[in-house]
Amino acid sequence: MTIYKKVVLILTSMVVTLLLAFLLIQKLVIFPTFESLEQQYAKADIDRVEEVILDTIKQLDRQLHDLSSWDDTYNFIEHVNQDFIDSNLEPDTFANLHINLVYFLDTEFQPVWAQTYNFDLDDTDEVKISTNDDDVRQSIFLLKKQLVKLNSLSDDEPKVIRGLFFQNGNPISFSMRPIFNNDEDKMSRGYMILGRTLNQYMVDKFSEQLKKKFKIEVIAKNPLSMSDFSINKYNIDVLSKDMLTITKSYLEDDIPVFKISTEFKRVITKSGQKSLEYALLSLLGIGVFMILLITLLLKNSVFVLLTNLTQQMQGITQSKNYTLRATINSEDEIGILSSEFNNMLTVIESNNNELISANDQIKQANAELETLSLTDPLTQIANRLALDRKLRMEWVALYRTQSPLAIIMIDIDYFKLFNDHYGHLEGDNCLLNIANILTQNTKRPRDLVARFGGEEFTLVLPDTNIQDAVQIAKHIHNDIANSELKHQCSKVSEFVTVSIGIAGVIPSGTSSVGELMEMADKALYVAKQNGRNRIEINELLNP
Ligand SMILES: Nc1nc2c(ncn2[C@@H]2O[C@H](COP(=O)(O)OP(=O)(O)OP(=O)(O)O)[C@@H](O)[C@H]2O)c(=O)[nH]1
Repeated sequence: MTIYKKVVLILTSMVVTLLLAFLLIQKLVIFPTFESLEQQYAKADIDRVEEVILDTIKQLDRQLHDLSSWDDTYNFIEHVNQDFIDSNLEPDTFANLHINLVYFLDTEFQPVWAQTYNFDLDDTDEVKISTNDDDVRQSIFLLKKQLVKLNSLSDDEPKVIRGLFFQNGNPISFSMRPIFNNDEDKMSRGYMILGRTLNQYMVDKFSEQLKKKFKIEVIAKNPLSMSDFSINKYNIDVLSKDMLTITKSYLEDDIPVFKISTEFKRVITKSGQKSLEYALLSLLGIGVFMILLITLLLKNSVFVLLTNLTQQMQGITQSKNYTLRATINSEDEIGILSSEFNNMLTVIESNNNELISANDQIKQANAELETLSLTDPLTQIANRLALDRKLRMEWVALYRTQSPLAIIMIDIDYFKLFNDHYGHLEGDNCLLNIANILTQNTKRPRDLVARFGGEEFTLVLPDTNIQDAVQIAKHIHNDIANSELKHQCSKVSEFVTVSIGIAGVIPSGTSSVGELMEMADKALYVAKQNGRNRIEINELLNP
């Protein structure tokens, strides 16, 4: 995988990890915070509803407080005079004040005067008065517990009990106070109770006031009354992404008696979620933009330089031209790498030059050795090894073209006597003179003069027939005679003479170099036998 792909992969992994981390933080931290905030607001909402209900109870109590502390009320409970009723308890008064229940009780909690006004009263209804004894008795039964509580309050405590009781499925707010004579001994002569039904009309009125719809529901099967609302609990039901229900239940003896509930729009979570979605999309966009930007910047500042350097390195490796150098386009690590590569090339070039020079020297030495191994050190003409090689080579070539090959064997006559008489050094000199005469008589580039051994020489004459070879031999004979090299001890002349044997052949599959040499040697032997200083031809091999 290329570095470019690796960088893209790493950056993409980073962005994905970042997005996943963001999602995780959103789920584990941000959303729970939104939910907790939302619940706090929902609780505050339901508490406002509770406050309105408590306010209506307090308002009811203020009206009761006025009535119960009047002397007229005290007189009324003592004498039950109709005048008091007529002048103070007009039905319209209660209708205007939205009071649905007025009870006067004696100290035994027995009704002295009791009246209810239609519980479902609203502004348009006509006031309906009921003095149904059963309703009154049931109310007093339901409120008995509170009456006992009121009766047992100490002198330090405010003489009032307020709360809710539940009759015919309706929650009714109430307030009860003892009836005192202000002038005398503060002894109670009875009790006065005011009640206000929290029917749908009232709930709608409060909802309008709060700008919030809510419901009051009775939970317990046969609930009596409640004056303490401090024991309660909240319950939140998430209805959907947009809405939740908050309920506040009021308990007595651990049993839920009634509850207030309202719906709450999940604006915080919803708008928070939307913001987070925008943030996530922005993050994604920024991430993709950063990947593109970084890879683009890296591509121009790093990858292109690396690719160029790699191509230059490949070119140098393939061409083996170590004089070339990489171009340095930057001063960063890639520039340093290029520079170090060039330094390495300088070392390689120097080593290579040394190797080439050493190789040339070795080749030269080998060539010299080759020449030495094929040259006779005394006469500087070809030696026996060179002769053998030449013969094998020409044999193959002439076999292919079916051309004649002739050889001339030359042997100095009575050379032992020459050495004995003139000394070895003069002998060497004589050999050198003969070699020079032979060389002068071999004019074609393919001809070869070789020292066969001792005082014996051989001429290889490719593409030459016997007649031509004889002509050359005759020239040699004449040149040696004309050179008049003194040989006092020779038995055939006063000068150095040679015996010559000639053989020739067109190379074929049935003949060989060895046979040709043997035939020339035989011709030479015949020349020696026939008196020396002569030329003999081996006619059997005459091509
Ligand atoms: N000076 C000198 N003499 C050599 C060299 N190589 C061989 N000889 C001598 O050549 C002589 C050859 O003698 P032989 O083989 O008896 O032949 P020859 O005396 O020439 O007699 P024929 O060949 O029969 O005429 C020997 O005395 C060798 O020592 C050399 O390199 N230098």
